[in-house]
Amino acid sequence: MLQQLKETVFKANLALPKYQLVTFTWGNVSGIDRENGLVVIKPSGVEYFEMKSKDMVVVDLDGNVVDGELKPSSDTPTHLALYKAFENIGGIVHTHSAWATSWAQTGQGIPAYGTTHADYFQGEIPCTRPMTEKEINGDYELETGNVIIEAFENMNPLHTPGVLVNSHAPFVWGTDPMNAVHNAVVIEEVAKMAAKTRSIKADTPPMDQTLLDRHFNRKHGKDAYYGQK
Ligand SMILES: O=C(CO)[C@@H](O)[C@H](O)COP(=O)(O)O
Repeated sequence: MLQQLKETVFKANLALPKYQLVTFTWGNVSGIDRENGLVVIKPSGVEYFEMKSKDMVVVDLDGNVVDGELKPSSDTPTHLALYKAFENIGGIVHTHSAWATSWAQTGQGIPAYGTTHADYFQGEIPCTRPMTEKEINGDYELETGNVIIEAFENMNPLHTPGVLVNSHAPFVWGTDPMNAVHNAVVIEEVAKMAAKTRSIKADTPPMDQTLLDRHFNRKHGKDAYYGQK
């Protein structure tokens, strides 16, 4: 089970440069084994194409390294906070993909302008509030997780599988690591489309809610309405 998860997380990490979501060593992917309370995550600062599946680091839910010789990603506290708060996710991706990061730098969420967005997100992709000086100078990565969790109060995270961290970049998740990577590709694509939509017509309104619901519910079942846990 754990060896299989290490292999899955390794392959999911290699998908980030394949889909041009990362540069250099930016970003990371993790997966969780909820039965044993273990998380497998990319090692910190390691080039993607130099990595081996044996380099994946295993931590417990307190962040203690239980297997692996390398240092876990510096974002591990953020991943762990999200796994504890969002009990229905199985994989998390963090990237600095250019279009989603550009939206995060504006401090704005990405409105749902069209059906591509609506197929995956049941409404706006939120941007977190700016962090306070105390949060920034405190346990920064843990506080990054906390502002994400705050933005998702009363929301089902699998109905909006990603967020823009204000002035930083996207964190995206899914049912497993590869589903999280798929959603990370989608958030980058809808961020690009939304930016281009705005550049063509700045005051484009968000899409019709009935059309959004039809597309979202087509893939997520009838109970999937914005704001419903
Ligand atoms: O967001 C950041 C830095 O701003 C980090 O996510 C790095 O992009 C990757 O750090 P490691 O996973 O290599 O520690």
